[in-house]
Order: sequence, then structure tokens, then C-alpha cells
Amino acid sequence: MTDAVRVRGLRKIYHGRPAVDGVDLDIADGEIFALLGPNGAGKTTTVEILEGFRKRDGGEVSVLGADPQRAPRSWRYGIGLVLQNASDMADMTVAETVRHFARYYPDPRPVDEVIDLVGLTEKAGRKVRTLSGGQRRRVDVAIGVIGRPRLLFLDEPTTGFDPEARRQFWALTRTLSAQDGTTILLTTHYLDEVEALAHRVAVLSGGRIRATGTPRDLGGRDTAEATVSWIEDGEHRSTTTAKPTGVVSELADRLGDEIPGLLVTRPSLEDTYLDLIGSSR
Ligand SMILES: Nc1ncnc2c1ncn2[C@@H]1O[C@H](COP(=O)(O)OP(=O)(O)OP(=O)(O)O)[C@@H](O)[C@H]1O
Repeated sequence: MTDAVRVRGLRKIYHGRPAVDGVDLDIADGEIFALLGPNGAGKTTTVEILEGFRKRDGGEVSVLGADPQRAPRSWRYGIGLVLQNASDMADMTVAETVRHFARYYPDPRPVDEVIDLVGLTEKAGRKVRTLSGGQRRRVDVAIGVIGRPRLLFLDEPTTGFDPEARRQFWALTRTLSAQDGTTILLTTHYLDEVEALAHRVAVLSGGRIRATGTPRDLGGRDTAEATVSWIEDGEHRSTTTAKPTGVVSELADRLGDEIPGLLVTRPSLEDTYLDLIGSSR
């Protein structure tokens, strides 16, 4: 598999202080990759360097096979950006806005097809400023994908969404990934978004990658000790163990096949994330 993004030893310094301090990243073609980190971690700086909007102070960067600082204009056609409120332009309708952006690309998707993809067909004739926040964000996505990008950057895409709008947005992101094989780099503060969408996630804190993995195995949480809890003699009991299956079968021998109140848990993504960023501070 080829890599859509390859970064080695990336550094960016502001006023003598590193904001990005030796970051390595590999994002495979077709992957949904999340960059997760607290405020000031260096996410925006990293992503804007990958997008070609900021210059780095050190390291190597390859995005779709080119160095963003030296890439030809045609390179940009392969990149899609979903920026916050890109669609808050003028007094234009949804269709007019999407058509306007289509003109920047040599081989845009059909405007109607993109409006349908983002679920705005019924609103195509409405002025963008009359739409809800979630609907406007869909217009931002339509603008981001109109040029058939191979790599799409989603910057905190669901901030301010209600739960239903978030789920709809997640479904749209999965469709883009599954239908077109679009590689997606997502920055987010939301752990449930990472679990719902990302094939892999990197935790960035203090300008450094603290861990990379699937959301499931991040920081070794899939192999971390489990807590087994149950009810016995009317009391809640629990134990921490590396071998939960053994504990459960022992309990079943003692208490019968239906162990009252049985629960087996491992550290949540939130536990692991807070540990990772906590220990980096
Ligand atoms: N143009 C700039 N000039 C000086 N310092 C900057 C500049 N841009 C970012 N920084 C600093 O670099 C660090 C990383 O900022 P960055 O915006 O990349 O973080 P982030 O992870 O995107 O944070 P957030 O989640 O708050 O958006 C911060 O300490 C920030 O103050």
C-alpha cells in the first residue's frame, strides 16, 4: 500500500519555542486517520504544513508524493479542505456556492451529485445563510470534495453539532471513504468521533506524537488489565486481572452460569488519552 502522507522529524518553531517537535506520521492511501490532542498541541500547525499553508523549520514531508512547499499547482487539485465556515461567503444558494467552487478544478464532480452526496438536494435552491449550522457544514464538505480530492482534510468537523447532526456527518465521512477511497485526515477533540470513524489515531501533545494505533489498541489498552465486577452475597465486588476469562469461569463455577451483575471492562479511550497527555505534561 502506498502512503498518502509521510512525515519524518517535522519541526516548527515559533519565537524560539517548538510548536511541533519531531513528528513522524504515515497515513496510508484510503485511511481515515485522526490527529487527537489538547489545545495548543500542534495539530493545526502540523496540518497546515501538510496542506502547504505554513513552512516548516525542519524535517521531511511528502503529501500525495510531493513536498507541499515545492509542489506544483496541479498538486493542490488532489487535496480537499473542509475549513470552518468556508461557505459563509455571500448571499448565494447552496447550488450556486458549490458551482462557484467547482470552477477552480479541472475535473470537478457534477454539482448535483455532490449536493446529493452531502444530503442537501432539497435545500439546493436555499440561500446558505438561511441553513442551520449542521447544514452549512455539509456545504463546507461539498466544497471540500467537489474537486475529487484524493486526500481530504477535516478540521474539527463536528464542533457545535447536535448528536443527530454528528451521526449524519459521520455517515457522510464513511461514505466518502468507502465509495471513493478518499484518504481522510481528521483533527478532533472528540474521543467518540475517533472511535466511530478513525482507522488509526495519533495522539499529539506538546508538539510530539505520544502514541499511534487503532482506537481499539491505542496505548496498549486492548491488552491492559481488565476489571471484572459482579454481585455476590448482595455485595458489589471487583478485581483487576490480566486474565479476565479465567476469573469469569471461576465465578461461573461458584455462582452458576448467570453471574449476577457481571461486567468486564478495560480502560476506555478517554482513560488512555488522559494518561498519555497527562504523562507528557
Ligand atoms: N502563528 C503563530 N505564531 C506564534 N505561535 C503560534 C502560531 N500558531 C500557533 N502557535 C503556537 O503553537 C502551539 C501549537 O498551536 P496549534 O494551533 O498548532 O495547536 P492545536 O493543537 O491546533 O490547538 P487547538 O486544539 O487549540 O486548535 C501553541 O502553543 C500556539 O500558541
